[in-house]
Amino acid sequence: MGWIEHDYVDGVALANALAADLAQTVDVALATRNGALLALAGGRTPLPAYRELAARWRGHADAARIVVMPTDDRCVPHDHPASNVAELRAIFEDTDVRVEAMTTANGDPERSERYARAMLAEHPAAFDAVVLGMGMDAHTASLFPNARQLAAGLDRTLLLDALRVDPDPLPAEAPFPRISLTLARLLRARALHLVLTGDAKRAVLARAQTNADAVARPVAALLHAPGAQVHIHWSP
Ligand SMILES: O=C1O[C@H](COP(=O)(O)O)[C@@H](O)[C@H](O)[C@H]1O
Repeated sequence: MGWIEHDYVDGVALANALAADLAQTVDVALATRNGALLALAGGRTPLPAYRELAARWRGHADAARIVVMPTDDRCVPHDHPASNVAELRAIFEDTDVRVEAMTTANGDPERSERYARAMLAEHPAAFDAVVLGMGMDAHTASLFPNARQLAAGLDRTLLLDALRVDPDPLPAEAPFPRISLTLARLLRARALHLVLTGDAKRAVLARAQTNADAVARPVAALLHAPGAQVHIHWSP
């Protein structure tokens, strides 16, 4: 099976466990390599874990060797409330962690796509860890079902690290074009975590676990990728 399930009694337990796991991953990376590279999902679900990490790394001299970036972002200016990189920068602002953006400061989609690819070329190493979320439509990162760019985002032969995605329809809560890491880049990771809460998302995930159709449910592409092992963290 391409996944290991971790169930928690509540969101606090989930955040504690995920933060501890990521902290250990980073400690190993700092001890054995030049630095640590993490891709972190936007959305609400994983934020408490990120806050725990930020508290751990505040005042930590080695934090300057940690690079964090969003798995995907909305093409909005960086001072917009829907900006994933703005959220990450706010969380890590009192640390020396470097937070890279997937978008330009004004959020222009075309420029952001070029910017993300250039930024990723500066960070060619495998991610030490990738944390992903999932929407009710089974999108993960910003690989949305129905998006005209989905096939390219899932095509591991294209050697693309990131691309613009136009969700169709645009989700009501964040109606913007996106920049997303591709499946190929997401899978180039030492550890993959998928974080979700609630019974409704669990039911969506269960369908992706039993049916590998990634066009209908993009998260299935991760779960069924040959050789991949996804840590699924769930709480009610
Ligand atoms: O739009 C997005 O949504 C998903 C899920 O977010 P959540 O608030 O339901 O946890 C997220 O993983 C993705 O990074 C984000 O851009």
